[in-house]
Amino acid sequence: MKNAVSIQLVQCGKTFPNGAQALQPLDLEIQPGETVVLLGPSGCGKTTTLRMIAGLEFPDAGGRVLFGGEDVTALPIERRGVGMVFQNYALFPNMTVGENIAYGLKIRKIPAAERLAKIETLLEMVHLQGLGQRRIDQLSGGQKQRVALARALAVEPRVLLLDEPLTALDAKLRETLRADLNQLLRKLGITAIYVTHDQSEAMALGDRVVVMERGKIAQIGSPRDIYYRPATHFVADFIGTMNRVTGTAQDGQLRFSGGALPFSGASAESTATLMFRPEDVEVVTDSMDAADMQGAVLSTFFLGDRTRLVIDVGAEQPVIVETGKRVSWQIGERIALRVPQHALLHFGEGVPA
Ligand SMILES: Nc1ncnc2c1ncn2[C@@H]1O[C@H](COP(=O)(O)OP(=O)(O)OP(=O)(O)O)[C@@H](O)[C@H]1O
Repeated sequence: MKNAVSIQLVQCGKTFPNGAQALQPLDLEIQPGETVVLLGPSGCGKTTTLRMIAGLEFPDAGGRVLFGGEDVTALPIERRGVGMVFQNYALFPNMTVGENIAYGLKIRKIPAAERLAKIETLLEMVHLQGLGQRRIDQLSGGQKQRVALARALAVEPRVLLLDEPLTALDAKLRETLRADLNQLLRKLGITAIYVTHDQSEAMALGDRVVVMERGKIAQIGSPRDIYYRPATHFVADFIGTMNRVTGTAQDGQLRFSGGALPFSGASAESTATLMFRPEDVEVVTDSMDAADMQGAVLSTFFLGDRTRLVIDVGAEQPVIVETGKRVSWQIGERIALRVPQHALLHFGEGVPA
């Protein structure tokens, strides 16, 4: 995209007039053409961050917002060159699809013929060919969101901002639209910021994911970084499923009643916790010597492509295992497990469980 810009937030905090501090001063740098997803639980400050980039909120004194190196901190939304898509569509119900898409062009006094040509191109881009004359109330939720996207792109914004655009749609539609959106963002190469609390959406769409926790950035990284190398307990727990085993750390091992895992965190004897992903646990079927722990099957869930097992290994909480093995296990059956050392995560002592 010819006009893709970088975005920089420098020490951007946000305190609302009622005294609520939604954001602690944060720094964030987004590359031209990059899709960055802001991910986190409700109230962590995602929308406030997006609205600051949009020019719908302004940072506390000292904070700065830069587009392509240009300071836009004091500019209102209409002078920033941003396109926005919201969860609730925010379309004009009394206008047709085409009129909605061309709204911003009309305001900019683009001639009618040019507008019509542009509407056609955009309808095609969002897979709504032939629906230009439809009324908004005659569209499905997914189609409405496609119109909202076309309208946001019509004015060729420098930045595309999306606030939970798929949340109101049902699961199937969400997946189709997510795939289309992904393709479109790559094709356009526009700088995009996408807010969601859905981690699979964040993983699928983001070049990088910014995980937020209570008004702060907990971690910034590629989806793989965030998943495989979470920086904190919070990130590890928020993304995907994580096992935790607490035991006594001693002589390079973490011991608990069902077994022991390799542990390099502490030299003196202490209580510690290791975390690992269900899909990283291997079911040991040959030599028991190769197992790190043993336990009894509490429950099994056949998921088609894999089976989820819940195993009591004598730790505080059961271990969840996901395996592609075509074996069925009985409740109560003994099972031996191994976790490769590279899959074990440890976040230091004294972290609350
Ligand atoms: N206008 C406002 N006045 C006062 N407090 C606000 C205002 N807007 C947001 N907040 C508070 O700021 C914090 C962050 O809100 P924000 O909407 O950015 O979170 P979020 O991560 O987008 O959450 P959600 O997913 O629920 O939208 C919340 O505690 C919220 O209550």
